[in-house]
Amino acid sequence: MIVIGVTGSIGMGKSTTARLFAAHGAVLHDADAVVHALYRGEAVPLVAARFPEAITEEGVDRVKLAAILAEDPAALPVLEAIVHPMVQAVEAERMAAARSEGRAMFVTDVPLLFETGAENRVDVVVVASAPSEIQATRVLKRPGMTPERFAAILARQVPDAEKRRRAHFIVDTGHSKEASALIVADIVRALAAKAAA
Ligand SMILES: CC(C)(COP(=O)(O)OP(=O)(O)OC[C@H]1O[C@@H](n2cnc3c(N)ncnc32)[C@H](O)[C@@H]1O)[C@@H](O)C(=O)NCCC(=O)NCCS
Ligand SMILES: Nc1ncnc2c1ncn2[C@@H]1O[C@H](COP(=O)(O)OP(=O)(O)OP(=O)(O)O)[C@@H](O)[C@H]1O
Repeated sequence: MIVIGVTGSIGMGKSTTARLFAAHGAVLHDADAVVHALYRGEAVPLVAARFPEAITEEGVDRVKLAAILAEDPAALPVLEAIVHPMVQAVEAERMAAARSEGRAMFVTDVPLLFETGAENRVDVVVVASAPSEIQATRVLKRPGMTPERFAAILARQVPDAEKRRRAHFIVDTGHSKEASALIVADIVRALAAKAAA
């Protein structure tokens, strides 16, 4: 089984790109979706122990948590130390299950692939990327996003140019989904040919 890590900076189209691989039969692991689920379940007691103000009846409230982190950036590594090992454990379980089912491709969509060392757990790194103006237009359309928040998020992420340098493959998402789908189809073909060789 080939393990493909898809990453990219905020708004660069990594979820869209990862879904394009899933359309070719890859098992899809979405780290961000796992965080959403953990915040309604398993992670609640651990987050509550450090950030009690971020908890509501539904679990961890992301808006409240984001407000705490905006006030106190030193809290982010504390949160990451709780969340990242849990996300990695889920990824490892799913990867083992996919292997035992004899699946050919596993795609893990990890926003912080380079930042968290996930690069070492994958066979191939795919970076979703688009021109920065397109990225900014996409991100600033989101409810609650401000230029300041966008800049703060970018400052915490490995820059796009470095991501592109460290990628095995780049998927340009700056045109259309159809154009990106053709690039993904080429990557899948190249990986299949390499696996068969
Ligand atoms: C701070 C939180 C509550 C904000 O939630 P919210 O729904 O408002 O934003 P969202 O999660 O969509 O993130 C917005 C952007 O910030 C980026 N981002 C999220 N966490 C981090 C981080 N730890 N470091 C750098 N960038 C991050 C995301 O990749 C995304 O591009 C949430 O991002 C969080 O709990 N982060 C810590 C867990 C984590 O590291 N998740 C990343 C994937 S494993
Ligand atoms: N290949 C593409 N062509 C055109 N638009 C795209 C493409 N990929 C993504 N988009 C658009 O860009 C936006 C962000 O895409 P997506 O959610 O996949 O990005 P992301 O990198 O996973 O985002 P984030 O890290 O911020 O959660 C969406 O509005 C999506 O429709």
